[in-house]
Amino acid sequence: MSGTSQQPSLSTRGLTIRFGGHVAVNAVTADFYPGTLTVIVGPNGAGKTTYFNLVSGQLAGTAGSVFVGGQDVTRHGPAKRTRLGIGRAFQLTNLFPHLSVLENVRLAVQARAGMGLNIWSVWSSHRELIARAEHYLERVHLSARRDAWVGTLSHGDQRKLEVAILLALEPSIMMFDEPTAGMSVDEVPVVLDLIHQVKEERNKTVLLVEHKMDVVRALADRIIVLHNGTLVADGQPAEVMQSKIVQEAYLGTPEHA
Ligand SMILES: Nc1ncnc2c1ncn2[C@@H]1O[C@H](COP(=O)(O)OP(=O)(O)OP(=O)(O)O)[C@@H](O)[C@H]1O
Repeated sequence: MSGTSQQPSLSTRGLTIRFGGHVAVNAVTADFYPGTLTVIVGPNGAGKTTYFNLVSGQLAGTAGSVFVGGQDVTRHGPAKRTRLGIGRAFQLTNLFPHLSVLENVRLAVQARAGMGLNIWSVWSSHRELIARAEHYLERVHLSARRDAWVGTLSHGDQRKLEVAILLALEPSIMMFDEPTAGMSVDEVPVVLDLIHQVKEERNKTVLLVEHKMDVVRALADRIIVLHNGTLVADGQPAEVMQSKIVQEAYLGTPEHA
């Protein structure tokens, strides 16, 4: 884990949500730091995606708080949290199906340019926006599909496009929810390599929900385990994977090993 003397870029305090009588996320307190990739694991229904929804603002909690860079964002919606640096991939609904692949990324580049890079947005020409969009498409190996309508892309290519859009928005906090789910075997390494590159840059706070243990082992600087909505383990991968509670709750089962 990155040095704890740093200020966390993201924190949750007692974050809780109830759906009727069911507590899906139960008083989760955690700090996340730049340069650290944290994988959130747990059995199906443990609350991982719901926790992501609470952090990104898609859901409002029943109790608790979310802080970005020390600022309380609990009452902010997703758009404002995005402006403060939270970026989340794999909300496929964010894609524009009737625009080309390149246009989708270009819009993200343009949105980023309007988010504080004022000088850049004044002098940048359409051509420069396109050049940046092309750069992100190259990073996800989608250049060959640049002129295709998004609606015609395979599921795997749509997910790669989501990563390109996330990169183009340049968030300081990047959230990936099972980024390779539904991808064909040959598509998986492209996305994993990219997440690895982002991690190697050591300046982003990365949160990843992942079921595949080989991916967890390859990428995690830190692992958080949720079980029935509760944080039951949090620490360095070797330590967390060895812990009894994790072995019993999740990692030790042949299905996930
Ligand atoms: N909008 C909702 N209304 C009611 N219950 C919900 C809602 N969203 C999630 N839940 C419940 O909250 C619990 C946590 O769900 P969540 O999807 O966060 O789990 P998860 O850990 O992401 O699971 P998986 O690994 O299967 O994706 C589940 O019991 C789920 O049924």
